[in-house]
Amino acid sequence: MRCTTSQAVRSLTHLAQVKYSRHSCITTVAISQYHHTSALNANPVLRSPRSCYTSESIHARATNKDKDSIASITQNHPTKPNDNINSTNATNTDYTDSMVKYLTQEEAKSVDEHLMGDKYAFSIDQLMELAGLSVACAVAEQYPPALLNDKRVLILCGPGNNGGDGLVAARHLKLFGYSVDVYYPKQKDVKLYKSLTTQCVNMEVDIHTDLPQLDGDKYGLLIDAMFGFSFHGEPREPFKTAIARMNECDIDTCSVDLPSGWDVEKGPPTDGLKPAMLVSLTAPKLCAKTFTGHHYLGGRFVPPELERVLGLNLPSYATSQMFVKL
Ligand SMILES: NC(=O)C1=CN([C@@H]2O[C@H](COP(=O)(O)OP(=O)(O)OC[C@H]3O[C@@H](n4cnc5c(N)ncnc54)[C@H](OP(=O)(O)O)[C@@H]3O)[C@@H](O)[C@H]2O)[C@@H](O)CC1
Ligand SMILES: [K+]
Repeated sequence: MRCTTSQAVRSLTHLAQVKYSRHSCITTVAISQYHHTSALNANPVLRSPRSCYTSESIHARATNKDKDSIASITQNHPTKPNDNINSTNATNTDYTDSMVKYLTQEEAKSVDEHLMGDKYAFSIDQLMELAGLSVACAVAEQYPPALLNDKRVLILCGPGNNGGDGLVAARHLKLFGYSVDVYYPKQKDVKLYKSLTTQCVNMEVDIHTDLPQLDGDKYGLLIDAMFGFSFHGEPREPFKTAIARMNECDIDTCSVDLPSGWDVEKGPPTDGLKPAMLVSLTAPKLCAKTFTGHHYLGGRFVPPELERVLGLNLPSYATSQMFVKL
């Protein structure tokens, strides 16, 4: 495969970062610094101004109607001192995500309900399409095709909307040039999921109902779209075994919205999934506070008033990007 010098530099940087982040935080910081000072400074996406809101600027962005609810939110989520990043110098590595709101399980469900209620009037199909597209775009950023050396991507899809996001991501990744397989063992008789599955088949994505062997020579990346913010209890079969196999193999995992099997608020159980990358959707969930890998935010569809009222304090996305790195 031919690639430009800048693509090659970026791929090598990604490779080093992905490989070493699994073993050493110190190495990740060092490579992150390299990112900041060299290769990524040339990347217009990563040079884009990044908002960093103080409580004053949150109030400045609020309408009068919003201010009471925001006052209580900022009391509960104090901003860090010294958080005034010079926007002309700010890059992804400068951006501190400590101000973005991390949601409880109930808050995540409530955002969903607001978006699909009468006022904001989104349909689930629309949100899922944007969510899945943002996952595909973030994956293409962190694991460009050249990095995978022609290995395939396996997307593990659960029975709910998290699985639906995975099916959408599968279709877009195929369009981006990846070879994609989907593991979808619990297919519900729901029109939306059936349509997404048909679209995948027509896009020549292979759908499996039995878990393929997680062979590192065949697969370069696993995408975990098994459970999202409605997960509760202990993973049941066949997902329990899938999580165990994923932890046994040496293939990087990217989780969609939150790592499957993690408590939405408390984080990983013993022997929980250990993804190298996470794409939180809409706003990160509380469990993501303990996540130390490559953390992206996607699901760029929140109307400004809803963001203000819920105090989400989302970071700025670059002009046409579907994701932002936290
Ligand atoms: N606005 C947004 O942010 C948007 C969010 N979106 C996405 O939606 C996701 C939330 O989707 P969701 O509500 O459908 O639930 P999800 O987490 O996929 O799982 C439910 C399924 O899992 C099952 N299940 C549960 N526990 C289990 C267990 N222990 N072991 C086994 N099974 C278990 C449960 O079965 P049940 O318990 O009901 O029998 C049910 O079938 C969210 O995280 C994001 O990815 C976007 O698509 C659109 C915009
Ligand atoms: K997931």
